[in-house]
Formats: sequence, C-alpha cells, structure tokens
Amino acid sequence: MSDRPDGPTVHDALVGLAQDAGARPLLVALDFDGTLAPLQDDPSRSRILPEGVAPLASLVTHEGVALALVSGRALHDLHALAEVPAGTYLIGSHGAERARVTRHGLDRDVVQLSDEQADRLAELGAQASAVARGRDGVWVESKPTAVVVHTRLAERADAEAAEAAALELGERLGSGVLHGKDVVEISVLHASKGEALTALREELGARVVVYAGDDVTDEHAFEALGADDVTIKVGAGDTLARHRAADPQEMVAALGALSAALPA
Ligand SMILES: O=P(O)(O)OC[C@H]1O[C@H](O[C@H]2O[C@H](CO)[C@@H](O)[C@H](O)[C@H]2O)[C@H](O)[C@@H](O)[C@@H]1O
Repeated sequence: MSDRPDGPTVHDALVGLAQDAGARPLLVALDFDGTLAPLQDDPSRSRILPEGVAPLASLVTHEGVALALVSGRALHDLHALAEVPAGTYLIGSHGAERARVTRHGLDRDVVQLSDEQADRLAELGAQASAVARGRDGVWVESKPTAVVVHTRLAERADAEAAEAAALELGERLGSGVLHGKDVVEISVLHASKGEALTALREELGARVVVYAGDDVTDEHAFEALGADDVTIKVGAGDTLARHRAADPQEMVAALGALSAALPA
C-alpha cells in the first residue's frame, strides 16, 4: 500500500534497502502496539503477530543490521510481551528507558528519579485514579516514569471527559504529556521517541534507519529522520511518514520480505 499511486509499497521499499549494500549499517526500529502487535482492549494480551516472529529473529543475525523496538510501554512490560531475540535494543517509556536483550535477560540503563520526581509521580498516580473513579472503563496504568489514563473501554462521553481531565492534570503536574490512541500519558521526565532514536542511531553509526509506527507519538520519530531513511505509518491518519502500511499484517509481511531479501 502507498499513499501515492506511483509510490513504492512498503514491501518494495524494504526489499530495495535489503539489496542496497550502501544502506549499512542499517537500523530497523519498530513501534510495538498497533505496529507489530494488533491493538487489544486488554494491553496485557498484546503479542507480536506470529508471522512477525521469524523475520525479527532473522534480522538480528545479519551483519550490519541492528533491530530495535521503540515503545511507550514500560521496559519490563515490553520485554515480557514482545519476546524479541537476544541482541535487540529496547527503548521503553517513550525513550525514558533503554536496554539491550541478552541471552540471560536485560542489560539495562536504570532510570533514577529525583525525590521531587518520585513525589510528583506518586501524586500523579493518586490524581489520575481520581480521574478514573466513577467512570466505567477508564483505568490507570503505572509506569516507572509516568502514569497512563486508558479510555478504550469507556463510553465516548466518559472517555472524552477523562481525557480532558487527564490532559489538564498533565499540564499542572507533568513534565511531558502525550495523547495517544485512547490513552493520555503523563510523565515526570521529558522523553521522546525521536530523541531516543537519534541517540541510538548515532551510537550505532547507522547510515539508514527504518522506522514504523501507528500512533501520534511515533510522529516524533518520523520527524527525527531524514530523506534517505524509510518512515512507515501503520494504519490511517495524518503523518510525516513517507510510506504507509494498512495494518500490522502488512507491516510484518514487509519485514518478512526484508529479511528474506538480505544477503545470507
Ligand atoms: O509506543 P507503543 O508500543 O505503541 O505503546 C504505546 C502504548 O501502548 C499501550 O497502549 C496501546 O495499546 C493497548 C493494547 O493494544 C491499547 O489497549 C491502548 O488503547 C493503546 O493506547 C500501552 O498500554 C501504553 O502504556 C503504551 O504507552
């Protein structure tokens, strides 16, 4: 699928990269929810589509290719649900957390909150719970650096009221507020997928970066990339990305084509 009738499909763009020896080192960076894993009412049920598992396992074995998942999820949650191969970089909490998967677990940078940030996170948790109280289907997720007000299961009026209240709470007490798909995330740290992706790219010396994501929070990553990179919006909606996949199924199929086209 392409927005432009004559533009390359995601499949063709990725196969083209595989065949271009100049596109090394190559960093393949992927969002999780809505990109590799179809959205679920219960976030604990999210899993990478079965057709995506083998391509990801294969990508990390190729010389000059690095794999990263870049997610809003807390790192421990992302690691537990994504089950990605050793060698994969994990960026969690929208860039506030970072680790590399090893055969024995996670080699991770520990996030240290100041006393003031820890106190603010506790206060945010309490006030976010008050936002959810009395609104059916609204609930609060706690992360090491943020709280998330979820509204996917609520009636529209309750969802809108809760999101408005959470945005107002974020303005008052947060250091960063992100309004994603049926979520408002309020963080006590400044973090962005774009900054985290740029830092990883520089560290790895990646000449070309592939980034795929489905949510408005992924636009920061698209914005951080250049004309020679491959940016892919998964699903509908306005975007800065230059390519579009209809859904996670098309996305993982294109990753399968990329891994199959890489020289052995
Ligand atoms: O950056 P991502 O990997 O896309 O993570 C963003 C948020 O993902 C989760 O919420 C989203 O997926 C849920 C499960 O499919 C869905 O129920 C929810 O409505 C979506 O917004 C996760 O729960 C959040 O913590 C992540 O920040």
